[in-house]
Formats: sequence, structure tokens, C-alpha cells
Amino acid sequence: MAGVSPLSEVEVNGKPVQELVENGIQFSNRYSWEDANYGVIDMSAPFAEIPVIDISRLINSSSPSAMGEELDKLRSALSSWGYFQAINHGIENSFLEEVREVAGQFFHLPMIEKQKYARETDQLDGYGNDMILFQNQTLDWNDRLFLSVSPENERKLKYWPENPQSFRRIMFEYTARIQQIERHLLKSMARSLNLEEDCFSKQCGQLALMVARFNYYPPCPRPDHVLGLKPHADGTTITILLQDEGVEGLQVMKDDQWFRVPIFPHALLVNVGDEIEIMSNGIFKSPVHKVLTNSKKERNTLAMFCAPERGKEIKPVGELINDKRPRLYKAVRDYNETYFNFYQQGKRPIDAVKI
Ligand SMILES: O=C(O)CCC(=O)C(=O)O
Ligand SMILES: [Fe+2]
Repeated sequence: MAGVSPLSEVEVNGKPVQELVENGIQFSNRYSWEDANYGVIDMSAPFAEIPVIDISRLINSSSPSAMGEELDKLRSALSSWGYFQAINHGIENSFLEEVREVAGQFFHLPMIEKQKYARETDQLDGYGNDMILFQNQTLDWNDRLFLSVSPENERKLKYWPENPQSFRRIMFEYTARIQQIERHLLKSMARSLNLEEDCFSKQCGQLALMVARFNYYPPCPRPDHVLGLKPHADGTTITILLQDEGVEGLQVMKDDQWFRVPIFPHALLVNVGDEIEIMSNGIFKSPVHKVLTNSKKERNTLAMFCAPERGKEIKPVGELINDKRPRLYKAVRDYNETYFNFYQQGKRPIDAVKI
């Protein structure tokens, strides 16, 4: 492998990080992250005490008091951290392993094979690197494969890897399983606020969207200067993340302080996105989070982003607006379409819809 090479902007633009690493290119200022608003990169930040929620107690608990307790925990988790670790979610660990395995296999294919699924300019779906929208934007040390997975007519199969062979079958199945969890969670979240259980899902519509994003973070020579993902909150209703089993990296901000998110074996990590913050009139918090890099190890995660149907208007639920808690957000539709414009400038799209 070649030594450290300086890099011109042209060489960096549009290249998967993995390709730079494989070519022995160690660093470029395009990846060097600095933003006084979001503090420094601190690899030894304290651990976040993210609540653990037992999904089986929310769904089919024979004891109403057990269910009530879990709903209380859920409300408290989502109105403080905006995150929880979901356990007993119904997906066997062996299947989670299969999902991780095909994801890892895809990113380890030769570049020429992965490029068959390359994202086209201005498209979301496909394999590629951080989307470049502004000249001076800091780039993420992250390659990704974006796939619209639901509803079925949104699937652009030309971007779905055929290698490994089981990739598509596994992702069809994983999507269906995650959708079940999403449905239960939206109901439980509404019930935890004493609302009609379908009040969030009705706003999402019959053709609610789901997008999978496979994140691949190659080892990075400058973890003290480079982020895997810049600070952001998700533009979703909720996000369901399959974390890497062995390599940490995710950090969440609470009360202006960064915390490390621990790995919880066999759990799915769920967070509120901006759209549920809006619908819940700010009671549930869409947390700002970022991803650090690791100098020795690569890291793989899979985020399943849930969002309302195209064109569907969302707004704060009427019952959550009163004299003590006035309405905080305007009605919005297709919230995620402008998301990356804000993201790449280090801004939060939710600020644009505040009243
Ligand atoms: O990779 C992670 O740990 C987090 C991923 C994430 O925040 C995202 O894809 O939006
Ligand atoms: Fe995120």
C-alpha cells in the first residue's frame, strides 16, 4: 500500500472512502471536521444510560400493570434521551447475524462490483459516499448503500445487490420484520401519551415509506479530526438501528453534552426522528447524534428509516396542544426531501418548521 498522499478536491469528490483507503490515501482536509457549536471530538465521553424497553411487554403482556410500566418507561425514554434499546423485539439473533453478514459481504466486494449499484447524481438510492451539495462541506468518513424498501413500488431493484446471492431475500424479510416492530411502536408511543393508538400511524398513511441505509465506516487514520457522520437528528418518524456488534462509534447529545451509546447485545436501537417530535408537539425528542471513527477497525450499521407516505401532511396532534403547551410546529409534508440541504450545512431542518 502506498504512503500518505496529498489529495486534490477533484480526487476526493464522489469517491467512496473505502477507495481512498485502498489507494493508500490517508487524509484530506475535506474530511476534517470543526464546528464550534457542537464541541470537540471526545472518544472517551461518558456512556449514555439509554433505557432498555422490553417490546414483548408492550405487545402481548398478559398483565396490564406490566404493560403500563413499560409504557411509562417508553414515554420517559423518548422524552429524555429520544433513544431506547429494544429487547425481546421478536427478531431472532441468528437472523440479525445473517443481516450483518450480507451487509459486510457487500462492502467487501471489489469496488468494480459495488460500483454496479452506484448512486446516480441527485438520487438517494444506491451505493456511494457522502452526498456533496456544497463546495465547502465537510465530508463524512462513511460509505453507504441506500435502498428504498417500502412500499414495494418504491423499490428500485437495480440498486439491490445480487451479490451476495441471499442479499435481496434477506432484506425483503428484514423489512417485513422491522415494519411489524414499527407498527407496534407507533401504537405504543401513542398509548404512552394517552392518545388513540392509531393517531401517529394515521398521519403516516397507508403507504408509509421505509428506507434502509447500510453504513460502512472504514478505519480512519485521524479519528481525532474526522467524523463518520456529522452531528444530525434524523428526519424520520422513528429510526431502527442495527448496531455493529463489536465496534462502538455512535454518540448522542443531551443537555449540550455528548455521550457514547453503548452496544447492547441482540437489541435494536430505536430513536425518535424530527417527524415524531413534530407530531408529539415536542414531547418526544429527536436527539442530535454523530458517529466517531476508529483508527483500527471498520464499523457496519444498518439504519431503517421510517417516514410518512409521500405528500401526506403531518402536524402536532390536537390533544397535545393546550394553554400550557402551545403548538410548537407548523404542518409539513415531504419533510425528508429537503433534509440533506440542511444536513450538509450543519443545520437542523426542524428549526425551519418551528412556530
Ligand atoms: O451508524 C450509526 O451508529 C448511526 C447511523 C445514523 O445515525 C444514521 O444513519 O442516520
Ligand atoms: Fe442518524
